[in-house]
This record gives sequence, C-alpha cells and structure tokens, in this order.
Amino acid sequence: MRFVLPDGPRGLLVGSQTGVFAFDGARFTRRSGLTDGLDITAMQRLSDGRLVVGALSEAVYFEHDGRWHLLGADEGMPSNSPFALVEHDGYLWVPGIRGIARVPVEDLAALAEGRITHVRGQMVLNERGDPMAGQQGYCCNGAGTSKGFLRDDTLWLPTRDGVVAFDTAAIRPNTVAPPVAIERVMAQGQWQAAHALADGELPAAARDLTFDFTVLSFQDPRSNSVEYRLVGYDADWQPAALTNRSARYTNLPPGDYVFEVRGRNNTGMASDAPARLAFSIRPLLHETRAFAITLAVLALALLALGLHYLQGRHRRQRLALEAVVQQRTEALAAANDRLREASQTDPLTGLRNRRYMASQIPADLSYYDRQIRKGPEQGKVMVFALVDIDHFKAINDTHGHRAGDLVLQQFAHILRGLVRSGDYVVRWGGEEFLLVFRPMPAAQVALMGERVRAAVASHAFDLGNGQSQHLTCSIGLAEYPLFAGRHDAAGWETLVELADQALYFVKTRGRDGWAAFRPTATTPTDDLLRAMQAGPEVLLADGRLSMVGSESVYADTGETTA
Ligand SMILES: Nc1nc2c(ncn2[C@@H]2O[C@H](COP(=O)(O)OP(=O)(O)OP(=O)(O)O)[C@@H](O)[C@H]2O)c(=O)[nH]1
Repeated sequence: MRFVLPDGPRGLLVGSQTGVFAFDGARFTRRSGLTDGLDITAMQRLSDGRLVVGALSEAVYFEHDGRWHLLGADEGMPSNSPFALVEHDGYLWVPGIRGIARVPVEDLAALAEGRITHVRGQMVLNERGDPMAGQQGYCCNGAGTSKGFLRDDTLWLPTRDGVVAFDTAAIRPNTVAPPVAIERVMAQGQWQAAHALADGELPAAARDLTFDFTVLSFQDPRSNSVEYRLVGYDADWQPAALTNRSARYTNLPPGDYVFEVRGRNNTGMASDAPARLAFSIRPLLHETRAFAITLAVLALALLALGLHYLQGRHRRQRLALEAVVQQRTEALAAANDRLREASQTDPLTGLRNRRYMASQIPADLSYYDRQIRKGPEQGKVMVFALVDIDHFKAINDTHGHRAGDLVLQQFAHILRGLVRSGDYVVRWGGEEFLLVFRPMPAAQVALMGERVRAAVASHAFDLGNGQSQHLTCSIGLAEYPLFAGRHDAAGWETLVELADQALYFVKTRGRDGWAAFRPTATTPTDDLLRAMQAGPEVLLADGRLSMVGSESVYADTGETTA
C-alpha cells in the first residue's frame, strides 16, 4: 500500500503496488480501466471530481468521462514519478523524482476530448534544467512516494538532502536565451571558417553545404534546444538534433542566402538575434538571367524563322497548287475545245458538220445583215448551195464502201478548193454537202453554181482500187436575203429548204446541173415554202417564182438559160 486518499464520507481510495482499490470499510474493490500492475505513487481528486494518479513508471493517468487517459512524454508532459499530485492556481502540480512539473488543468479535458494532441506540460524545477525532465530517476527506497503537500502557495517536499519548500507563486522563468555561433561551413568537400565565407560568394559548383554551429552555454546541452533555417531556401525553422549541431543542404540552386541559427532555453525562450551567415552561390552559365534571356530570344528567333519558313512553304505550295489548277483548267478547256471540235467535225472528210453550222450561222447572218445594210456589202447576197453527188450509191454498190469513202473525201477536197476563207463547207449528211458563201453580187450566183458543177465533173475520182471514175453532182442554190430589203422574212433553215427544193428540181431534170429559185415581186413573203409544196413548177408557171439554172435544167423545162 503506497497511498491512501479519503474518498467521501463512505470510504477510502488506496494506491498500491498493483493498482488502485476502493475500500468501503469492509472490502477492497479494484478500480478497473487502469493499466494492469501500476505501482501507484500518488493520487488526487481534482476539484471537478476527476481522479488523477501517478505511477512509479513515470506516468500520470487521469479520469475523464469514465475513461482513463495517459499523460506521458508523448502527450507533452515531462516524465516524472510523482511524490504527490496537487491542484493549485489552475495547475496540476506534479512534484516527483525528476523535479517539479506542472500542467494547466484545462489541458486534461482538452486532451481527453481530442481538442489538442499535446498538453502544455512544463518542468519548473529540476536538477539540470532540462525542459523534458532529463535523465530517468531511480527510486531507491520509496522515501518520497506519497509525500508532499501544499500550504498556502508553498509546496513542501521531501528530498535526500532535506525538505524543500517550493513557492509556486515565485516562479521566475529563465529569460536568457543561449547565444549560438556558426563555426564552419563545408563546401566542395572543404571546411572553411564561417567568418571567411561571410558575405562571400561560393563557386557555381558548390551546391552541397554543411554548416556546423554550437550553443555558447555552460548549461546541460539538453536544457537548450537549437533551430536553424536557410533564408532563401527554408520556409521555416528546423530543429537541430541534440547530438548533432549541424545542418546539411544538397543541390542548392544558385542565389543569395542567409544561414541563421538560434537557441532556446529550457523555458522555450528563443534569442531574438540569431547567428547569421550571409553568402551567395554563383550560377552556372545556363542558370544566369542573361542566358535565360538569350535562350528566350533565340527561341523567339527560331520561332519566327520557323514561321517564316512555314509561311514561305505555304506560299510555294499555294503557288504550285494554283499552277496545277491553272494547268488543269487549261487542259480541261483544251479538252473541251477538242470535244467541241470533234462534235462539230465530220470525221471522214474533216469538214464541219450540221451541228457546227447550226451553232455558227445565226451569228454570221446577223453580222452580214449589218454589213449589207451599212454600205460596202449593199445589194450583195449570201449564197447557200446544197451539193449532192449523183448516183453515189452505185459507187458503193459497185466498188465498195471504201471507194465511196474515198470519193466523199475527194469531193470534200474539191469543195474546199472552191471557197474563200470565211465561207462554210459543211457535210450536210451522207453524200450531201452545204456551202455558204459570204456576200457576193447577186449576178454571181449562176457563176458559183456552174463553177461547182464544172469542178466536180472535171475530176477523175480515185476509187482506191486502181480505177478512177468521173462523177457529176447536182446543186440547189438559194440567196439571202430571200426578199430584197427583208432580212428577217426567212431564216437560214428556210434558205436550206429552198436550196433543197432547187436541188431536187435538178435531180429530177437529169442531174449534173444547178438551179436557184428566186421569189418574184408577186410571191407572198410569208408562205413561200408552203406554196412551194405544190411544186416549184406551179410557181414558176404562174410567175411567183423565177429561176436561174444550168443548161440541162432549162433544156428539161423547155426554158432558155437565164
Ligand atoms: N461509202 C459511204 N457511203 C455513204 C456514206 N453516207 C451515205 N452513203 C451512201 O450514199 C448513198 C446515197 O444514195 P442515194 O440517197 O440513193 O443517192 P444517190 O445514189 O447518190 O442517187 P441520187 O442522189 O439520186 O443521184 C447510200 O447508198 C448511202 O449508203 C458514207 O459516209 N460513206
């Protein structure tokens, strides 16, 4: 039995070498919830009724809401094996084998309820001044256990050297912070005195630095603590190890630094003038501002160059593309021209075909209309001549289709030789051809008919089989304008129709000749063609039509040559 605590009117609490027991006058009952086998050295009920116990194992336990909580070094309480536990002046005082410690009573509930993780435990008196109570004390004979009390503000305590009276109201905290000194610096494997580096510059290669420093105090080293920081690198103060008053930095970037060290005494008081060592680390070339600027400028220049190159390439590509498009467009236009040419050309003779004629003649007629009306061509006529080879079928039948083709080609050649540039030579279909002559005096129509007839009749056609043959042709002619001064009275189709009528007229009168019908003054302009359905002979007979033609035609009609 170590400690007896009166506990209300009914009983006692007893601290023993094996825990806490409640005694009700008859029986001892173990208080559950405490660590097993605790050697109790002190007990106390706080003013709020909570029980606090101290153990020989240098720990204090307190009750809170029916549970026990440890108040040890990990919780911020200096280690101690209490002689007594005393509540006074808002503190729980813990005098014990290591000295006298205290903790604010309010911190116990805050710790138990999880509002704080560390209490504000404080060693106010011990042999060496160590704030966390220093070396473990060993109890020799238990002389101090369960002893000590408070009277007024004074704690009365037993020690080996006699009774100690500790005035709790007269605590004067240590206000003297220990001075510190930076001793030396290691850079690039070489130590140098700190003062030699002060405000100096380290070479660019010195990136790993070690600082040695010391506390200038005769007190037990454990009663002081040291912290350091490298201004320009550390965000906060770093605690130095008790056994190694040294700080090491690796891979420091270039720049300006101040290494600072300060000491704290056993009450936590820090010196407000830390030891300082200002120095700088020179940058490598690639770490300089000038280098970064040069690099940025170079990058920009490269970018600009790249952009310029890309723009140039795009321009060249665009030009090349435009050239290709231009080429293709031209090729397409040429192909279209060839296609149009082919569609308007007769492949056998190389002459223009009906399609060409139909697309061109309206514009030509209106042009000549204007010319004729204006002056120089006045009184002239354009002449349409339909030319048909006589008995051409017989060539095919007798000498074969190939011979017929040869004849058609030679025939085309003859016709071409009879026209001037600007005149039309069109293969109208089969063995039928259409010539359109530019304006000429009306008197020349007979000349043209005869010239064509004679040119064909005088030609010996090569049949391709070693033979040749003379052929004749029939020609029907029509003049434009059909009615003098009435250019719009009949279109070119009417003229071709009239020429066809004349051609037929020749064919029916022995062929190898030509004929041209001219409406007379009595011919109604509007229905000439309809009137001709009755046959040109009728119109000739009643004088609505006059005719010019070759001798053979007149011979057959019984008229005389015009
Ligand atoms: N070889 C050849 N013959 C063709 C071509 N086009 C039409 N023909 C032939 O031309 C002949 C025309 O015969 P017809 O219309 O009876 O006329 P024709 O024999 O000249 O008699 P008339 O005109 O009355 O003097 C037909 O036998 C057609 O086959 C061609 O491109 N080549």
